[in-house]
Amino acid sequence: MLLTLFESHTHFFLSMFQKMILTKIISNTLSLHKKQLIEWLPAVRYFSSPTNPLVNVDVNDKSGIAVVTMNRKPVNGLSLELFEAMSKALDDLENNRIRGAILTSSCPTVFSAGLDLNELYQPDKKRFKAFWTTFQDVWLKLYGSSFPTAAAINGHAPAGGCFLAISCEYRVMCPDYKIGLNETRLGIIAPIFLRASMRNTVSNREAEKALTLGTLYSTEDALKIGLIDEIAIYKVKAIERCENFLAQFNNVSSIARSFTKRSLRQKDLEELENCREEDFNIFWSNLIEPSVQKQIGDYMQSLKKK
Ligand SMILES: CCCCCCCC/C=C\CC(=O)SCCNC(=O)CCNC(=O)[C@H](O)C(C)(C)COP(=O)(O)OP(=O)(O)OC[C@H]1O[C@@H](n2cnc3c(N)ncnc32)[C@H](O)[C@@H]1OP(=O)(O)O
Repeated sequence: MLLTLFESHTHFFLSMFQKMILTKIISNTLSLHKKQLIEWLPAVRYFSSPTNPLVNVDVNDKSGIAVVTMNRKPVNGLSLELFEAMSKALDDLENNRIRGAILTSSCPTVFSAGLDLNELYQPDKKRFKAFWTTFQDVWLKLYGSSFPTAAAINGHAPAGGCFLAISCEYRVMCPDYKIGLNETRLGIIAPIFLRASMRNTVSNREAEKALTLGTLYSTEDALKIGLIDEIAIYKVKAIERCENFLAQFNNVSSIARSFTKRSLRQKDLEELENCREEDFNIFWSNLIEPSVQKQIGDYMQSLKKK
């Protein structure tokens, strides 16, 4: 009741004074920090993001929904620069209080091929640290966003590509592609945050099977285990279905929704926040093992020979 009343007023005008009083009342009621609460205030303005060649953000002024398109040809390999652009785009979306975001790709048959293998092969420690830290940032911002998120998976989504999709709240995928967390097949151990997103999407049993076997699922099989929510015949339809999902929140209090999402994901977010350095150290020491480097090098060659 309090929240509904609060939101209906904020759609017209919210003065700083009102904000202060309401923040006080609601933060006391919900035991929230003021900063957290202000982050959850409903959308009052929309923006158009400055163009970044790697990530395009297109906000629909009417619906307040942003379409975030990864644009790193040929396969949206997740490099340091792409993660930096995504991290910046997520900050912009958060600061401008959009009503929802849809993540998709400009590559015609690939959503994302996962981490750019060039970042993992013969890595420079300083760059890899920046890469890994920005990867963690992107997950924390996407998985923990105050706005609702959906992925329009318009192509293959192996490994890190699947990880981005499962960090969103809803997934619509086009037919005849593959999706999954195939890290173990590359000799890589899935990090904490990747496991958390998977367990939050499919049952614990399916998450264990999927992660240990490193299975890549067809679109149809992904639907069967709940890894995706819907199939759409092509990208435009996938975006439409995501918009429909996000539109359902128009009738839900955005503060109550954000708070509920945050409380459901809080434990996973804190798990990473509390051990970021350790998470990096574990992956770095694993990554530079000669056997792991050889496996990654051979795998890159096999992709080139295709
Ligand atoms: C030990 C600690 C390590 C820490 C890591 C743990 C973190 C765990 C999280 C994620 C891990 C990862 O994401 S690792 C990346 C895994 N990715 C894959 O296994 C996918 C590999 N790619 C493919 O299967 C296919 O490319 C595709 C199905 C996505 C698309 O197929 P398509 O036929 O359309 O395209 P090509 O295969 O011809 O590729 C075109 C071009 O791109 C190069 N390529 C492909 N994938 C990557 C990649 N991930 N990184 C860099 N480059 C990639 C491919 O070699 C081709 O290059 P050329 O044009 O030069 O031949």
